Amino acid sequence: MNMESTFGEVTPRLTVIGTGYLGATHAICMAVQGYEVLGVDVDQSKIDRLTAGEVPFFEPGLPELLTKALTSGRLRFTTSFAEAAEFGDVHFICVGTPQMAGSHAANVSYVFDATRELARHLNRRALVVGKSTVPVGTAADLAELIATTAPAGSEIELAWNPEFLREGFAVEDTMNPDRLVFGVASAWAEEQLRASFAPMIEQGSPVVVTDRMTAELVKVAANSFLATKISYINAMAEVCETIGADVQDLATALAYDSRIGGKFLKPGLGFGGGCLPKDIRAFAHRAGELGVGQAVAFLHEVDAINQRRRTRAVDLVRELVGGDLTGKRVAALGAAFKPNSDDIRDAPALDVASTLHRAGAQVCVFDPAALDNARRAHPELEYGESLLETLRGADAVILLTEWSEFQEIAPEVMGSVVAHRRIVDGRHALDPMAWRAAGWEYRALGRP
Ligand SMILES: NC(=O)c1ccc[n+]([C@@H]2O[C@H](COP(=O)([O-])OP(=O)(O)OC[C@H]3O[C@@H](n4cnc5c(N)ncnc54)[C@H](O)[C@@H]3O)[C@@H](O)[C@H]2O)c1
Ligand SMILES: O=c1ccn([C@@H]2O[C@H](COP(=O)(O)OP(=O)(O)O[C@H]3O[C@H](CO)[C@@H](O)[C@H](O)[C@H]3O)[C@@H](O)[C@H]2O)c(=O)[nH]1
Repeated sequence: MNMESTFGEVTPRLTVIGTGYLGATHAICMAVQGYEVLGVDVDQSKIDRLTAGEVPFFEPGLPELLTKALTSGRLRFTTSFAEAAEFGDVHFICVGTPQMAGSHAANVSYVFDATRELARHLNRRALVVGKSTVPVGTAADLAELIATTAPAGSEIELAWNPEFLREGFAVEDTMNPDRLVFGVASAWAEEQLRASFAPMIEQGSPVVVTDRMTAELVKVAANSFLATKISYINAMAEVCETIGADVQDLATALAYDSRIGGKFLKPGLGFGGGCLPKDIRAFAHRAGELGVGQAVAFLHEVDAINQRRRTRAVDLVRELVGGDLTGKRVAALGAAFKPNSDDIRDAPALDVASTLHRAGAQVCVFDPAALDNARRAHPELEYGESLLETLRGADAVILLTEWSEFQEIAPEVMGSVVAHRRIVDGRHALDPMAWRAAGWEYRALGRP
């Protein structure tokens, strides 16, 4: 690679601090793009697994790229911040910012810990780049922390570069991002970021250069928009349920309007995962602290609509089995928050499964990738080793995550193992005509 930078016309060496979903993906993809990368985490077991060539989570395409990056010699992992400071010219902070226990605020302590620990060792010019999703104003506090902690003082700059990758498409989104947002306080910082993303820029990813606070805000604004679009169609589903209309046909008709579009307009159980739910809550919370809570008060309703879908799904199963869930055997298809992921953070699927369990049902869960994670988080539930085993003897089936395996099974095949042909399609993933024709009682959210 031939990139110009003020590091003496050499390509910047990158560190990626926090090697979870985001950080591991970023580190691996950047090494595959040709950069020298050092991944850093406080979790020794994660570092050991990555060093051994094992991606600690399910992400299509990533294991092959990890092997490729390790073989190239351009990717290494460590738990040492001193080594990271010595090695890197540009340091990406990718640690978690989960929802704070008992509050809607984001817990930014990991971001401050990681930045402080890195800064203590920074004794030459470098750029620290925040990638984690944070409340607006965090970067300003981190810049202050760096200025007072780093031996190199004002030689160290901070930039903000939010990340928009989707789990399940993490490689594609990282290699070929829809846009790059560079929140910078100087032309030098912009130059370093351009040098750090040269392959993506060369292949046409647009770059938005702005200040750090706007960059922080872009991220939570994007996730809030996506969450709002999903809750909008799910609010229409509620209306449809009351009047007997069909939200699927409604969504199809809306989607033909190119100003509206069909993406993120899929009705069903709603959004979960480690991002949308906590990000809209943290944004609303932060806006309140900043005195503009009213401007995003609608996000509370977006959240409430989303939660009500889970309750409605449970009610549909209850109705299907005749009003009382006690002792009823329910096959729950899916645990991950979406297909092609083993992530169960705030997964609607597991929320519904455990509510059914608390209501007295005997729930058996199956998921092609998330079973281990689900077992750890919900030991009270039963788990099937295969789809057919999970379905055997079920009084009702509920499809909670739209894995292709669940969409491809024929109604007759499923019908041959269950006790009763009753199904709730929580993700609008099945063809109601085909299932009804095979003698199934079929119910979906927002459909008559
Ligand atoms: N997962 C996604 O798809 C995605 C996409 C865009 C943005 N984000 C944002 O990126 C951030 C990370 O999310 P994630 O899903 O990768 O989280 P994660 O929990 O999978 O990973 C976080 C990692 O940070 C490590 N860590 C914690 N404290 C540390 C410290 N002091 N020093 C070094 N490492 C430390 C943890 O051990 C863990 O490996 C969050 O702010 C999230 O909102 C995530
Ligand atoms: O029409 C839709 C689209 C999605 N979902 C649900 O919404 C959730 C989130 O899906 P998705 O956005 O694809 O997953 P994430 O990997 O969480 O990605 C979101 O969160 C990331 C972390 O901030 C961002 O980087 C991404 O841009 C943003 O899409 C899942 O539970 C989906 O089932 C719907 O219910 N209907």
